[in-house]
Amino acid sequence: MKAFEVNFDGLVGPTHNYAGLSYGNVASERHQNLIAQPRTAALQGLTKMKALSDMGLVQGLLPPHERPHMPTLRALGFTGTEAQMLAKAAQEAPTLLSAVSSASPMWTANAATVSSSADTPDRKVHFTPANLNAKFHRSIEHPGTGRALRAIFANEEHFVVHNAVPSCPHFGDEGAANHTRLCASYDSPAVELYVYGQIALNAEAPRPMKYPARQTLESCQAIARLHGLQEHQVVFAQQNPAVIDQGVFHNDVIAVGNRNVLFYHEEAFLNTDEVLAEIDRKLVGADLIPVCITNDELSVAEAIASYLFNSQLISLDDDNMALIVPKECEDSTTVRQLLDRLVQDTSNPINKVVVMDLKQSMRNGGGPACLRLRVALNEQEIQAVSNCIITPALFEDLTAWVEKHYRDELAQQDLADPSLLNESRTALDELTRILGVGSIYDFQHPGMR
Ligand SMILES: N=C(N)NCCC[C@H](NC(=O)CCC(=O)O)C(=O)O
Repeated sequence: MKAFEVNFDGLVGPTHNYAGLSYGNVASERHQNLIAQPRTAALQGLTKMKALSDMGLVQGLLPPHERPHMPTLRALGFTGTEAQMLAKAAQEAPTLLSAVSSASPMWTANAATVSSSADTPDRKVHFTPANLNAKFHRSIEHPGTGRALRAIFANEEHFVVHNAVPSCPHFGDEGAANHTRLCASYDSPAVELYVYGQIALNAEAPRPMKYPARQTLESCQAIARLHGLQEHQVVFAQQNPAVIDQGVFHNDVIAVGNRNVLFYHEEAFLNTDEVLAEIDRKLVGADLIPVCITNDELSVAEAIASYLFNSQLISLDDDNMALIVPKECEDSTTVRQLLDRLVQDTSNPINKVVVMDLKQSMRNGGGPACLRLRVALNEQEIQAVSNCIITPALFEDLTAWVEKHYRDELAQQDLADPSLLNESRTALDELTRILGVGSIYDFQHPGMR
């Protein structure tokens, strides 16, 4: 049965802000305390969703999480009325308030790891929400992600949503940002490439010296087991620790794959030749097309600044692919020239470049690929998705909803404002009705606030 890659983009939440929470993510650190523009951020995200939908792709979305997350503040010992809790957190622990207010669930490449039904023994699509335990503000996402996934992929005949793997450093998991499904076509069995930053249980193994390696081999193996994958279906590859130390905090900042094409920087992996040979050996029905960018063509620093590899690589039809690149790629002459050469080179199927302005998200280290969770679905499975697929009407409704509820600007000190909490809840309550996902938020259940 014909299958498609459906991108589920994260809808940017009303509390989008710049808190500098992600050590090792240079953009997040650099833009700490900048005034954010939540409305513009959400509209930029919606514009990307609409553009892909207009290109003929099936486009989905995942709803924002409730932020500030008051149950987390309560769990951390803040008491009293909600206004008192916010005031106390702002005064005594402003970083905690920023963390529980982050709109980070927008980066749905980190929401979960997904194996398609063509890969799994029970012929169901399997999802494992990522525990994201490397950063506190992201570690509180997985329960909400699980709830949203269970609301959207509710049909148990087709979908299985697991719990996150144990939330501890040994099992650090950042989801699909470190996972690529390489295949002949979306309906054929894939080689699932899992990229890890360190082997947690082996102190002798290579690991970065400066910045954290967020993904472990142990979590990759656990997820492959949960999804029922066999040895011939998976490749576990180590990310080059040297690039993590330069700010490549996820593999999707230095490599992107689609079908049988892997577009990557020569510094991306340790033991690149072995990794490529293993993928090629395990890939059924097609040869791997590696598209390598060398250091001479583009330095790692330029790759991080432009976010070239955080592009979405999408299929336009069976033979043609497009790169959806962030606007920052246009600002670099080197990257522009590289892209020109890439689309003219007939040895790879990439022959179109689409530029998207995602500056609001980019300033937190989130490019086009960070904003989407890829789910390969066949026609029957697409029919079974309960909601959250972009149509022209839903796009209009969501645009109007953002215009109505989002603030133009948000600074760190605004996070303590009780009216921001109320505005966010009003907005999200209405959103659950627009999307038809049911009451997925804690605040919608009396007693769970
Ligand atoms: N590469 C992918 N797939 N995702 C990008 C995630 C960016 C996110 N930034 C942040 O969480 C910054 C939030 C702040 O500083 O306010 C992170 O570091 O986890």
